[in-house]
Amino acid sequence: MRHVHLKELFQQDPNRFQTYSMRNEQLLLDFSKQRITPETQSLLKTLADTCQLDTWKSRLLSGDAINTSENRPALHTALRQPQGSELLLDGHNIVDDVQANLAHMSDIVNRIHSGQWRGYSGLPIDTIVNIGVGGSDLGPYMSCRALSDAQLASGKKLNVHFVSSMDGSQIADLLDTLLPTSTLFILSSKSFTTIDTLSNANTAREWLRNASGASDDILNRRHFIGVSANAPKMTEWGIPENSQLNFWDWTGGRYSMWSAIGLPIALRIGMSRFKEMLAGAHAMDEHFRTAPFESNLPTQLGMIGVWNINFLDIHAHAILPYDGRLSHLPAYLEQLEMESDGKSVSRQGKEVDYRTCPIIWGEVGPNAQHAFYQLLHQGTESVMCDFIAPARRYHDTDNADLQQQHTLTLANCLAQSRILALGDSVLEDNESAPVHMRYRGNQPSTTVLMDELTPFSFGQLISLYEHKTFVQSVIWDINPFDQWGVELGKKMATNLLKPLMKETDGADLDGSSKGLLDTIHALQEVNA
Ligand SMILES: O=P(O)(O)OC[C@H]1O[C@](O)(CO)[C@@H](O)[C@@H]1O
Repeated sequence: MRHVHLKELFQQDPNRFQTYSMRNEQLLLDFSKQRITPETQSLLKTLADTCQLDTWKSRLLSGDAINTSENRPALHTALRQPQGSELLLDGHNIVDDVQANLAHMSDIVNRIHSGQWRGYSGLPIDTIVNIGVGGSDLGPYMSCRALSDAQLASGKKLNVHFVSSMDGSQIADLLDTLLPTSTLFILSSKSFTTIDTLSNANTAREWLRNASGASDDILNRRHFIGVSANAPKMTEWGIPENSQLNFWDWTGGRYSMWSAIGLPIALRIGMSRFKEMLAGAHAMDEHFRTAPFESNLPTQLGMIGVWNINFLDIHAHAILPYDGRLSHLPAYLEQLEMESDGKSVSRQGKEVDYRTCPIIWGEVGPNAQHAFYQLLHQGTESVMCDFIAPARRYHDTDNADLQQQHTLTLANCLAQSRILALGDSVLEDNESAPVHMRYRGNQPSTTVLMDELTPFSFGQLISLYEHKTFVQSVIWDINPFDQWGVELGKKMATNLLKPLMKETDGADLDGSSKGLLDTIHALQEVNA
């Protein structure tokens, strides 16, 4: 198959779309531009069976402690199970805990939306700043943008901002534009020990102190909500118990936007819309659990990815949403997939001798066309692409200009996946063109077509990628739910604080780090 061109596959079978596209609820996935045949499908099924995909799937969904390095289950699916259902963990139905947590979240959302939650001066809150990083930032950040069209029942929109980077530039710029009287900060951190988040939180509280002259007690009560799996640490920071929203250690950070970490989403679009998003994710969970291999969307997405990576030697993956509201999806999927499956040690503790997670990156498709598509079309790298687009947009408005813009966007989406697959064979006299103007094609892609972008279809979409990531981890025999590769960097940064602050001389550092340290000190002295 490495030498078979997609144009030949389409010549042999013009009905590939009928064979390789599949649908669940509001999503359709078209795999016909992947370099697969019925034989590939059957070989992939054998591979999945050999790796016991079905057993792993059941273990995931039933709450087995499959995150073995941290000895716990990964139960993000429980966060979207409907009220009245059951998932027993050590004999206890955790769906009840999830529902109680949603009720607490709902109460907070109502108090803020109704203007009952007031700042230190008595003014209602109209601005939210979520302070968090990684999984405590990317999910809510992406979702608030993706679902920005959803209006609150009141017709009002809360301003919701996100601060993540530790260097202070985001928060400093943002605070300059905000009113302390009506701003509420959500401190989101599963561990509540992440230095990036805590340093931004301290900056926020100092800003409030300086502006208000109010006591810390009043500020903590009226201007901060904590969301974490570590209640004692929230209390230690000063967050009162009834302003704390908890979640559980069985919710991985990058799988946590369905938990109270999703509070900014609920504040932005309302609790009922938030629940529609959960329902969409749950529908995909059920599809993943029950649909057969051949028509199981996350399984196919994962297995065809494995086919590209391990059998066709394609190690780059571009995420290309054709809708500006999905602009943060690539960054979200970078963490979801690369922090989950960017591993090289098997579940048995052995170095693997095959490739695992590819390099994933992306951008809003039409913008990327004016940036890195040159490489996709004519570079030396093989790249697999996911095109993601809603079929309908602006159809419920009478704005013909915007409707036309949407049509134009879809035309570009279809044009690009067509050329990437078939190259310039789509033209009549392609072979007479000079070589620098040729398009060789054969870059495989999947198109994810959403009926329209709603909380439900968006929930489905994100759950689709979560399960895809899991499927691949099973085939690669790795644990997708830990992230030990990020720990050493945190320790090393703490160690480097001392020489940077001149408390030690850094003589034990390597030559490069010592050279940079000395240069920084010299430059800082000049500035002083
Ligand atoms: O929510 P926390 O505990 O602040 O962690 C934030 C992020 O940091 C990481 O642990 C990586 O350092 C991610 O896995 C996580 O999403």
